[in-house]
Amino acid sequence: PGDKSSTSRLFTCDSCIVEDKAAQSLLNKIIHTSLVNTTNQVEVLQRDPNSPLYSVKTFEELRLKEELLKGVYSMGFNRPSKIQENALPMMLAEPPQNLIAQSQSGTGKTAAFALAMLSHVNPAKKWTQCLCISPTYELALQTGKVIEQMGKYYPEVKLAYAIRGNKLDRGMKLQEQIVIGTPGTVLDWCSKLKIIDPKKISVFVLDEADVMIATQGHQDQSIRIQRMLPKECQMLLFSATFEDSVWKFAERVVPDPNIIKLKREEETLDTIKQYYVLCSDKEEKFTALCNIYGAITIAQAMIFCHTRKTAGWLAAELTKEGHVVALLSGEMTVEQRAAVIERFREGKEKVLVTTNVCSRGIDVEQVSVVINFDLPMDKDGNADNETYLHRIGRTGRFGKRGLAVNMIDSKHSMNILNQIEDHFNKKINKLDTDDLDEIEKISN
Ligand SMILES: Nc1ncnc2c1ncn2[C@@H]1O[C@H](COP(=O)(O)OP(=O)(O)OP(=O)(O)O)[C@@H](O)[C@H]1O
Repeated sequence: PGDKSSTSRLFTCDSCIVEDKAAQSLLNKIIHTSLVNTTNQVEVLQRDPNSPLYSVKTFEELRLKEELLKGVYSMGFNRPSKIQENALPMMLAEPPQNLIAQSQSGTGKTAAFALAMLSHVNPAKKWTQCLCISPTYELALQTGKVIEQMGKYYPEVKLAYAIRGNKLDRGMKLQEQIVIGTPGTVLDWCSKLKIIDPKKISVFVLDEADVMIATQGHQDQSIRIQRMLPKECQMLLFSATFEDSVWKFAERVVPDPNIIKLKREEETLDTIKQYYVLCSDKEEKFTALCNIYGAITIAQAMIFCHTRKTAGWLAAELTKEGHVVALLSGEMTVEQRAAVIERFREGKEKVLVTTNVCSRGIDVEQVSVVINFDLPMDKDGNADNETYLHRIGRTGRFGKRGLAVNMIDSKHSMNILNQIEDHFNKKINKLDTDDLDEIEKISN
């Protein structure tokens, strides 16, 4: 029953859409087919500050089993990612060290602990030695896939999934050395059904800790599992974000940890030209948008709308005008959304119309223009500055100059715009979209 919330769809409540954190996380996993770029430095906090700080630049230095090194290279990995440089030596050290690691999605965490689990397993022993818990069924499957790929040349090591629907009889002993699953089922297998002997676990991984604690009941189940493990069991915890609540949870689950953090790339408005356009309704906003498209060349644009209805309408209008439009909408499954984002990334569509909930947490870096067809606001109707920065901040990354246009159609939206100006202490200039010459100027 604890897995009910683990569906990858979205829930609709009145006019708002409550996004499942797990769905976002899954979406990020699916669309990150390669490492995310980062120029930030890894922060390392060692439990024992006197022991030397190892970091590796190659996989060879880790003295992995031949079978695993082959597996790593077969996945196209040439060298460890930033976080792996530090995390892998700690995870593979003798005696084993505990680790709490935080870095955004796509930086190589899953690959790191998959490798650690595979390295620690003794294939001659036919019982479960490594246990990994994930917040949802889908996330567990996704992680399992990575372990399977990496262990491709190491077929003696077997993997089992402790997820709903996978029914096993009480008292039977699991022979698979690695088990990955959701907290409820894993807890059942360890306690009620006694399929796994928790005392024989030597590596425990808790993945997506931030998503985990957002789900009712998962936190307690995770702690109950952890309490059954032997003291010398290696404990590893991973999270994409690190709020206080995650931190408190991590400290309960991982005793004496080493800590590794990799900050997100800063988002900035410094390299972005920001404008606003005055309109009276959504039809006028659409006309203004067409005028902008008529005056300047736009490689790729993202257009944000407040509701699903507006997004659908706008996508249809743009299509009528001959644009090739991609639409991200709330009723789509994670897989459908991943496919839309992938197509947009490949440049198959030049315009992406989306509501905010659908696009949160997604990095599409090649966008040159962002249009706020509706301004971002919180549930009280105030400016949502963080979302504004996240929408716009992506256009000016990696040395490119971005362009952002805000559509204003009421006193309220003007008010939000003013709040945003105040918050970032940057003036947003007015643009007259009836004046083609003026629009042309902004693209220079
Ligand atoms: N050392 C590496 N070299 C090249 N690619 C890598 C390396 N490590 C991981 N990758 C690839 O980068 C992508 C992201 O890695 P991974 O899934 O491990 O990151 P993550 O931090 O766990 O993110 P998420 O939580 O979203 O899964 C994957 O496609 C993975 O195959």
